[in-house]
Amino acid sequence: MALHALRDCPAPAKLNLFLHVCGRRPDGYHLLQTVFQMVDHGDTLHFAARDDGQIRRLTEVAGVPEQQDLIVRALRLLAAEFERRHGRAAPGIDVEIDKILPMGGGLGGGSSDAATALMAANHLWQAGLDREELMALGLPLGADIPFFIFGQTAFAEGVGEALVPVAVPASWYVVIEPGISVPTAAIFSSGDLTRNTEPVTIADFSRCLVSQTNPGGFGKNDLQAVAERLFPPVAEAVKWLSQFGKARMTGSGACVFCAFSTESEADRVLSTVPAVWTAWKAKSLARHPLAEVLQVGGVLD
Ligand SMILES: C[C@@](CO)(OP(=O)(O)O)[C@H](O)COP(=O)(O)OP(=O)(O)OC[C@H]1O[C@@H](n2ccc(N)nc2=O)[C@H](O)[C@@H]1O
Ligand SMILES: Nc1ncnc2c1ncn2[C@@H]1O[C@H](COP(=O)(O)OP(=O)(O)O)[C@@H](O)[C@H]1O
Repeated sequence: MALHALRDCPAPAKLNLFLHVCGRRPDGYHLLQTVFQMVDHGDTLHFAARDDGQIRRLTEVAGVPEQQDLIVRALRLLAAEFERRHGRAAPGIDVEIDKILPMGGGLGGGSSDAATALMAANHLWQAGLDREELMALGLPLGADIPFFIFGQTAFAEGVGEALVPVAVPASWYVVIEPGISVPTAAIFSSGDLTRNTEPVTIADFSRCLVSQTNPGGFGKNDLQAVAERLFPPVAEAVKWLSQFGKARMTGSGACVFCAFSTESEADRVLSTVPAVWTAWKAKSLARHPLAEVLQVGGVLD
């Protein structure tokens, strides 16, 4: 029998272990190389099917009107695809969200919420899209959405949509939220941004992991210098966390992270973070945790 509701669906944060800007597409979008790593810290979504075709977000999210929420926009795209395939309107859905990821944090919160919503609704509605089809549906809304649907640690190219699985040792991360929101567009449009980092290979990345224990130690984040200049709290967080290892910004910022090989090391550093910042620790996730909730392993394959 078809499920009516799915509660406690995780929408994990991502870290960009490195992020290189290697060029630009004719439409102005930047060509990237990055490794996406999910961690066990994120938002939680709850879904209940409706029978009137409406897509509703029941939770208020400060600064994000319901109709602009990436969750709602993604579900509208899925509903249209459902109608095209099945010749009838999609059933509709209620969504609640426990939001803990900061916006404009470089943790991919909005994209992760949208990806979880697409996977959950595809399941609840029995829409029948496979993983690649869901990834393609989400891409126009956010370049990080395909990664979350891909669902495993990945080396990414293009704008982040060309994904290959990559093995990264399990690690603990300390993440600092500098308390500001960085608009991605402001970083990519900066005249100071370098856009010509030489392309690397997965082998370059993997070789580096063998020679050092820190998965955040390879390459650099090309967006970081610009973000540090425009948003000084980012620079302060990087400087402070750098006492303990190779600290780096994730995505277009603002959050900053450092990898540790044991939980106790991460705990020790976390306990000394100045109270002005929100900080947390998280463990790497090799697979998207929603697979367990859907109890499938195979629903999207
Ligand atoms: C930088 C990354 C790295 O994972 O993540 P975040 O830090 O935002 O989470 C992503 O590439 C974020 O991609 P996406 O989520 O699509 O970015 P958006 O906020 O929609 O982009 C805002 C604007 O930034 C510019 N932009 C974005 C991505 C890209 N590869 N090149 C660009 O030039 C475009 O002008 C775009 O209109
Ligand atoms: N469900 C959502 N959660 C977070 N942000 C959302 C959501 N829907 C739309 N947004 C918009 O997307 C912007 C980027 O948010 P987010 O993805 O959390 O940050 P980042 O891209 O830095 O990782 C927010 O400032 C907000 O305006």
